[in-house]
Amino acid sequence: MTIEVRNLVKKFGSFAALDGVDLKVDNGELLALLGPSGSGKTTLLRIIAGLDWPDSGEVSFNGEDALAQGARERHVGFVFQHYALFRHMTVFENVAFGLRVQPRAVRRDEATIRARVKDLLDLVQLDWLADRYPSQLSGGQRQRIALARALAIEPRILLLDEPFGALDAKVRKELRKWLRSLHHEINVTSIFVTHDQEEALEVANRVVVMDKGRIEQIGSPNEVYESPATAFVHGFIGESIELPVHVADGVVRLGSRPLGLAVDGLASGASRLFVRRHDMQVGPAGSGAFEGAVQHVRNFGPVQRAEVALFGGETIEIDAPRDKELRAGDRIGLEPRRYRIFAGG
Ligand SMILES: Nc1ncnc2c1ncn2[C@@H]1O[C@H](COP(=O)(O)OP(=O)(O)OP(=O)(O)O)[C@@H](O)[C@H]1O
Repeated sequence: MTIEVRNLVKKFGSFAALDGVDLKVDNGELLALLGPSGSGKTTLLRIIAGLDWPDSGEVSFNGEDALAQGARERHVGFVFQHYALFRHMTVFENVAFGLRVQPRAVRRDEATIRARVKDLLDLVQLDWLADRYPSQLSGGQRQRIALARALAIEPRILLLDEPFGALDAKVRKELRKWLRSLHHEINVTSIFVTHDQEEALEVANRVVVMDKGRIEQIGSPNEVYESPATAFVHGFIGESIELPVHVADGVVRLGSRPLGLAVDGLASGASRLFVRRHDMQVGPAGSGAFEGAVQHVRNFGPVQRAEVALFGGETIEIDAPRDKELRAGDRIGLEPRRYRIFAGG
């Protein structure tokens, strides 16, 4: 099933939660909607599901107008952050629910329902929990059951809204891997909402980065990480240093200091320079585009994270390899291995 969204606008009062969104989702894709709180992710998902309606714009499934259909007719499976499983029903009955309430004409017989539920519980690898009640499950198990339940009706599209949002970091990581392999197995067109960049980049085959009701960039995880299209995407994805610079006649300055960085075709004026923390190469004082004094150093994992007060007033954090140990008070030079400059202050 393909999904196409065209020029979608949704307003709450005078506030545009979606401000002209265009999006195409290919059949069988696992797409992540990534953006800060309030960027419109949930609103977009709810409109695709048929739980909410836009003020203008189009949504089609396989070329057919989805907005003409109610939520039920769209055959969409939905998993929320807090999915309310029925507390008084066993896991088995929760998963069976959608099948039991189907209209009589299409409802399957009891043996077929039981076989299907068993298959779904196998699929989410929780068949051994069939007789338990939701209160006897962990959060991660509950979300897997919620997914089995959403899949029971054989949805044409699967929509997941922060499905792992309420779980702790370790369980989230496990479930990410699990979701990716599950999707590989069932291959149903899926969109999941997250504000966690690591989750989006690890799970999805394409990532849609949203801000303020608009799409900033759509691309593979590698594309949005390596070639951010806008200052917002650079600042949001990966850990970036952002510095206010000024471009005049092809010369980039931080305060009055010329940085010796090349700019191609960038208009003169206030601009923003972005460098990933690990792309700042440390050298002796007097070398490199920047100079500064180390303020604090924290060591964790393969890197040392150093706070550096640049001469010129800005303080930045860099991630340096641990082969040359940095100490508070060191004067160092810094040269960005890679950087991007975006026009505008
Ligand atoms: N029913 C509503 N009435 C008024 N404003 C709303 C309503 N629903 C959403 N909004 C506003 O629309 C904007 C987008 O909300 P939405 O829930 O889509 O964001 P989100 O990106 O999913 O955020 P989060 O990650 O916090 O869930 C927000 O500013 C929100 O306050």
